Amino acid sequence: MWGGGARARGRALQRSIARSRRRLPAPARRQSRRPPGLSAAGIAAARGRGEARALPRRLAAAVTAVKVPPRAEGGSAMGPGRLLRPMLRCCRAATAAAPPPPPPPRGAALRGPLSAALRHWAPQRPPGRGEPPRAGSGGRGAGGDDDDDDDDDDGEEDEEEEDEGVEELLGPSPLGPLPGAQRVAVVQPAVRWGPKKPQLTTAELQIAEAVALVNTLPNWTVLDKIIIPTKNPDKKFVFGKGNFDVLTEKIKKLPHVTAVFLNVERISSITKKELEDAWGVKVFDRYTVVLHIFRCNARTKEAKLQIALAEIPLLRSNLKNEVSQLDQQRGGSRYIMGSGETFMETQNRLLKEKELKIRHVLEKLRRKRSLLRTQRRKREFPVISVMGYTNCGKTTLIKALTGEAGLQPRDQLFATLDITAHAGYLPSHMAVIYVDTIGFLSDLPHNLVESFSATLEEVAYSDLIVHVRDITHPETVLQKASVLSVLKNLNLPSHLLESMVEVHNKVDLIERYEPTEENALAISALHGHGLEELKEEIEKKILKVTGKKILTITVNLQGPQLSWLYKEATVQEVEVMPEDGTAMVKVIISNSAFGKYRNLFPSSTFFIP
Ligand SMILES: Nc1nc2c(ncn2[C@@H]2O[C@H](COP(=O)(O)OP(=O)(O)OP(=O)(O)O)[C@@H](O)[C@H]2O)c(=O)[nH]1
Ligand SMILES: [Mg+2]
Repeated sequence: MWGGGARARGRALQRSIARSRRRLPAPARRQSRRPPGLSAAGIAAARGRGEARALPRRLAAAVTAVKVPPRAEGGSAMGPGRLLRPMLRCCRAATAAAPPPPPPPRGAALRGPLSAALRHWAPQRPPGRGEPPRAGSGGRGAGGDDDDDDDDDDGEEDEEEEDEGVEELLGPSPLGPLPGAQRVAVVQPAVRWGPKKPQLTTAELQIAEAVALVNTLPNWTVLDKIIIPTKNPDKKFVFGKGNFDVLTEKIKKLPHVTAVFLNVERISSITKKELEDAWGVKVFDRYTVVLHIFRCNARTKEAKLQIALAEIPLLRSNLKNEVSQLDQQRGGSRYIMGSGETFMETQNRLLKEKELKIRHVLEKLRRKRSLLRTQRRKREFPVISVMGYTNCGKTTLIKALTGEAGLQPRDQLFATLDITAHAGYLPSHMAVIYVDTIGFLSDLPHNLVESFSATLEEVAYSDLIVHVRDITHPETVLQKASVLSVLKNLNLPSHLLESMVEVHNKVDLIERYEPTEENALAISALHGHGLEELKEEIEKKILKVTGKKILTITVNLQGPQLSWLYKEATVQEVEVMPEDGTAMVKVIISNSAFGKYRNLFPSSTFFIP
């Protein structure tokens, strides 16, 4: 509150501030002392909800691509989750199987730079779905970026056309139609000695993960778990003759088993066929099981296309098998009449064409992202990628950091298969974008990871990586090594790897947990422990990597300094000193802008709060 005697002068100063702001172009004016784009009631509601502050319109624009949680609280006042038209569009993919979420209030859709900045993460509409009425279409936000919306409309038409082709590219799973139920025996090769012995895990832990993978699949159940020793699991039949016979006998004694999951990275199609003949049931390796999970969980066009690409090698193997069978029956390598091609050649050509088409569509999506990324860069919202082993708590953490009530963490491997973006605030009220990513898994074949590289590429453009670890997991050290090795292979800029924040999650399950790693932060995303420290650490790093600082500058309200700051920096707070006609202005400012400011206004004082 202002001092009594200075009330009239204070009003004059307020008018002076208003004049400074009016002189500015519209985007600069939006950076007001309260989160712009919000009504006073909105702010009150946001404060009431703690983290779930209402988003400034610019931030809202960047979050447009946020995947809306299936049951977003349409009626809640705050949070990016409920608001976004494009977001609601992608939400439909996620909610296809569930009852539709309540529509957001008219006019609630976020617009402007934040929604635009987030748009390139928007999971695309899955092919074949109709276009439901647009939520929030009646509510063009004041000062909204209408141009962006027009672009979006054009994009939608393009997408519409593309979708038809994409449906064709996806095709049926090379694993065959999803069996209604599979009763699985999980077989784990155990290397107990020699150079192939795993250092950071045991066969028991490996088989536990394999069981978790099977349990992720609907209608698949584990009937039996078998650990069989081997010296070298890379051998053709994985096991030596004696152990192979023992295993075959065991499997044959399990009449209810319909499939064997042999927990090795990959087996060749010939080996698979021979194993299936020997055991009389279907045989899956890690690659096929993970692909199967991906197929079941993928929601967006891009995720589905990436899976279709990863399936091509499987289709090739299947083809080889088919041809060798045909050769035995009626000659699969004979020429097809009039075509000049054998059956094998025709099928291979079709596969090659399919692969090229998928790569072409993925490349188009990649270019679109790149364009949107450039737009986002201009808007300067720092981006934080949240990465880690599958099921470590990435989505839970983002939910806790952003207050997005509708995000749905699940105790399931590969629950998240689409990169999505979510807006949040750091302690200085700096708006940032958190990116939720696909979890990692050890021993995944390189080309499966490669298929997702277009999506993972996004991480390379973030300002900071937060590496989440499930510190309660018995293989947590191995998981860390797997994540770091994949990150290394992604050829990320070295500063991203060096500045990475390591977070030890789920500490609520361990009494008095203390991280042994230097600089690691202990948190419980589920219970909200340690999140303030984490946000402070993120802010410190973000300021460092983006070359920005938070300063409080004293400005003369009669001069142009305040206008200048509104234009060139992010003004966070303005505290007017009516007695002397000045204001304390808290800003986030880049080093170069601050240098300019000091040259222009050398007498201005400042301090770091
Ligand atoms: N006890 C406890 N459980 C947690 C914590 N954080 C996450 N979880 C649980 O861990 C499970 C996985 O959480 P998610 O947030 O879905 O994990 P994720 O890393 O996003 O998983 P994917 O998307 O499948 O890779 C859920 O059951 C969460 O409730 C925590 O701090 N403490
Ligand atoms: Mg997740």
